[in-house]
Amino acid sequence: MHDLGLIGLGNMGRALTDGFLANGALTPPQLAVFTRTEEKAQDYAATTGCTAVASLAELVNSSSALLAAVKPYQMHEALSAALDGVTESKLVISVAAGVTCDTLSASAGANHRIVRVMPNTPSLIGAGASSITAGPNATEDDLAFVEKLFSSVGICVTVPEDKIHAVIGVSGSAPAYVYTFIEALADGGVVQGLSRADSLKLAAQTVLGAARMVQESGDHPAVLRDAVASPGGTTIAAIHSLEQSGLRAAVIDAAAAAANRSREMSRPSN
Ligand SMILES: NC(=O)C1=CN([C@@H]2O[C@H](COP(=O)(O)OP(=O)(O)OC[C@H]3O[C@@H](n4cnc5c(N)ncnc54)[C@H](OP(=O)(O)O)[C@@H]3O)[C@@H](O)[C@H]2O)C=CC1
Ligand SMILES: O=C(O)[C@@H]1CCC=N1
Repeated sequence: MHDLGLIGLGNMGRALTDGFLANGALTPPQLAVFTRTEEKAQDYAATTGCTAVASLAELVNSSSALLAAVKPYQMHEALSAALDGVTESKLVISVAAGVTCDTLSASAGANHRIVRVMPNTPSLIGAGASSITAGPNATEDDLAFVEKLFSSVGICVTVPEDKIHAVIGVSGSAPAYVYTFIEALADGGVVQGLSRADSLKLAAQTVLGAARMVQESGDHPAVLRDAVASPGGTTIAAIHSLEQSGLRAAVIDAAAAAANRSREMSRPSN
């Protein structure tokens, strides 16, 4: 019996299972994978040493817990097909945005145990940020298992279900905003005459370094910012420009846009 059966070997599913294997939360024999395109699962199994299975039924029969990482609109079809007629209670972990615990339970069947996780793709390199939410029938052991998996690929917080929208705004979707910021910062260096390669290297390392300063110093970001901004110097000129362009409001609005889209996706008609 495998400890985890992955449904959906896409961007998020693969980032997670790669991370679980690389960080030792699972060994290859503990993991089985099933995805719509069979060759993808076979290639993944050949690379990692895990087991590729050819059907959802085989995955369910050979796994004590399932990690469902298909698109939100594919979730009902995948879970109902996987668990139709399965009487033994299975742990079902979903990472889908906008698919509620009640909807997951209705698709999977009321006897199964539901946990929702909102991860992000840096899990692939052990630098993920995830939230965990207990759904119907989830036990303390289930939550401990999920916490063990996801804390192996980054940090975890536990939130009630109505806070998952906010988590999507702040971390689930947010790597994409940060990539956009890094790209723009590198563009700024290119405008000022740096090579693209040097500028991207400096921009990415600066974002990484600043994030680590926030985490490791425990100081408020404003305190760290003041330590960079000399009176009458270059940094305060740049901060003035960012504030005039509305960077702070733009970022708050971006998190709200993601959270609101998640709320919209969670409504029954979507
Ligand atoms: N991408 C991200 O940053 C994040 C995504 N999420 C959530 O993760 C989920 C997956 O997103 P993402 O990885 O980006 O999407 P992808 O489209 O990259 O991956 C979805 C995968 O599911 C497979 N699939 C679809 N239907 C089925 C089925 N019935 N049975 C088995 N496999 C199936 C696809 O098949 P095939 O193998 O043929 O391509 C594909 O590999 C979403 O619900 C999303 O909300 C959550 C947080 C962050
Ligand atoms: O864009 C999306 O809908 C998914 C959910 C969070 C990140 N990616």
